[in-house]
Amino acid sequence: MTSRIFVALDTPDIDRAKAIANRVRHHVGGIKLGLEFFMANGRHGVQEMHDLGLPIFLDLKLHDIPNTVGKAVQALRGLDPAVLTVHGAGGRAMLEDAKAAAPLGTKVVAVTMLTSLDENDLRTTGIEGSAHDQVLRLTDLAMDAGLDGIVCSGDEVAAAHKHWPKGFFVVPGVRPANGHIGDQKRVVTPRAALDAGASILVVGRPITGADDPDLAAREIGATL
Ligand SMILES: O=C(O)c1cc(=O)[nH]c(=O)n1[C@@H]1O[C@H](COP(=O)(O)O)[C@@H](O)[C@H]1O
Repeated sequence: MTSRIFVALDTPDIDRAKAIANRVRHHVGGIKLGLEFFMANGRHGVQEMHDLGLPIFLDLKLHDIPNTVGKAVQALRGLDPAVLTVHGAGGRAMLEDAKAAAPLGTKVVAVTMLTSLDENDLRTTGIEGSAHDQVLRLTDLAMDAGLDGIVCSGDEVAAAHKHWPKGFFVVPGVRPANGHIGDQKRVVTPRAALDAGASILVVGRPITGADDPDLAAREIGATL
């Protein structure tokens, strides 16, 4: 069975991104390219990574007015990533326009509440209430807007999945037991995230920061 791990290649250095992708390619289901990579290498960089033959998750977390996001998604045409992120907080019209502009084969998923935030952070942005409520609110919005799924932490994925049984659930911020947590706040183990209903897992530094990324990917894969 194909691995459900997408490795986050968070680096501006395309040679390093390719080297890690080639080392871990038999132990991951795809690669995630985010802002750091895209700012440095643009669509040509994404195309070069595409040529490695692994599914691509393009994590741009788009968040702007509907017209701008729709046009930005249109401008990505030709890259046809397997997964593309937008921010759920951009609102229903923005989500609808993003989905309408995306290629049919691209899963457009809404980031609900970043895994680097906790409820105190939420309050400082003017949102009272629990992480659970915020994630479910944005899950409903994404579902109503016709998206394919959401991004949330492993803490909320079971409830979100129950709400939206046919949704596609991306869980980042996962850490092997005793793994270094860094800037993440809502963290679970890869196994717990899958048990709770994650469709795919995003794993960055536990693999890319390891002395032996291939071994790290294999070890995480063995826990799933
Ligand atoms: O959309 C994402 O992938 C994402 C959403 C989120 O809420 N939290 C989150 O960490 N991510 C991404 O997932 C990856 C996590 O990386 P590590 O913390 O190094 O495993 C990074 O590339 C983040 O940009």
